[in-house]
Amino acid sequence: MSEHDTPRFNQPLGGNDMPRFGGPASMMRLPMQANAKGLDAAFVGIPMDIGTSNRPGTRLGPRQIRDESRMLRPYNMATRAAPFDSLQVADIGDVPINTFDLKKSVGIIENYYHELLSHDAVPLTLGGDHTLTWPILRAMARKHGPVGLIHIDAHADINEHMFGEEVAHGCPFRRAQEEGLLDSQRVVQIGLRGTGYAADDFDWCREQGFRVVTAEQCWHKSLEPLMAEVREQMGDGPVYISFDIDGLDPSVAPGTGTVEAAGLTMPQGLEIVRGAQGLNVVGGDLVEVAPPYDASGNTALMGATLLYEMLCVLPGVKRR
Ligand SMILES: N=C(N)NCCS(=O)(=O)O
Ligand SMILES: [Mn+2]
Ligand SMILES: [Mn+2]
Repeated sequence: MSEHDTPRFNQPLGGNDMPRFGGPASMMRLPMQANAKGLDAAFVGIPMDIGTSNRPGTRLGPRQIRDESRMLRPYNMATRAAPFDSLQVADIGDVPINTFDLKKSVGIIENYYHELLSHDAVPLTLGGDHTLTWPILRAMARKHGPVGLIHIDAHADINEHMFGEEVAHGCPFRRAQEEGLLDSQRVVQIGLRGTGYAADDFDWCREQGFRVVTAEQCWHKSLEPLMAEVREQMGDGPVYISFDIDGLDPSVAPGTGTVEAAGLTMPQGLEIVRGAQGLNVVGGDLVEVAPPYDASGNTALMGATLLYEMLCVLPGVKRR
């Protein structure tokens, strides 16, 4: 009997054991449990779009990412990562935000992740609009101290205010930096582009010590050399990955609320996440999938794929 016949860890329900279009609608059709007890990694949904500034819909993101994730098989054929031979992983459901109150939702999310992290599980979050990263980073910093950040996005999300409000999906990294949640010499933002509120929007990031890599700097290139530099920059310290699906080009990921032309390719998205292998990754999120504009489901499938790739680079994942 091979070790594959006697799994020690939770396994996704296989596509030859139950048709892919049946079975549980959990992330990768993994077992679900009520909290992160006993887990090495936990998929969590945050069904929220009340922080969005343009077209809404990300409240439906977690469900659609879970649904499209049924296409994912356990073994990574490119990197040979075998996450389900290595870690105990489950889907722990959704954070019960207050959909009528964004500010209260921020507190609900922070408390939820504080409890989650008490189990020493690594959270991989299915968003949800980008507001959610701020309270997650609050919980992360409580546990780990200021974290390094690999942020993929069309937008810097460092707005001081939106409509006079401090809480919005365009503000999470401004708030995180103000609160000392980030190790600002270990922050890289990749894929920024488009039009700004002011000509110097991205300079605020640079003034903080963040490394800004615009989409134009990525066009037509492999991002493997960039990621070698990022690994050097991140060192051994804790690293959080926040992937806004609108960092990808809208031809690949049209199902999102604040679309910007000429973004990253999906191979570049994979190079970025795979390039985090070997780092002390303490959590990640995939945000801004808005199913109403995702007629084929491909945006959600790309999101599910990137979350799977984050799982594959967590510390302790074996390669076969
Ligand atoms: N999609 C995200 N996260 N941000 C958009 C920021 S803004 O364009 O509304 O300023
Ligand atoms: Mn964005
Ligand atoms: Mn964003």
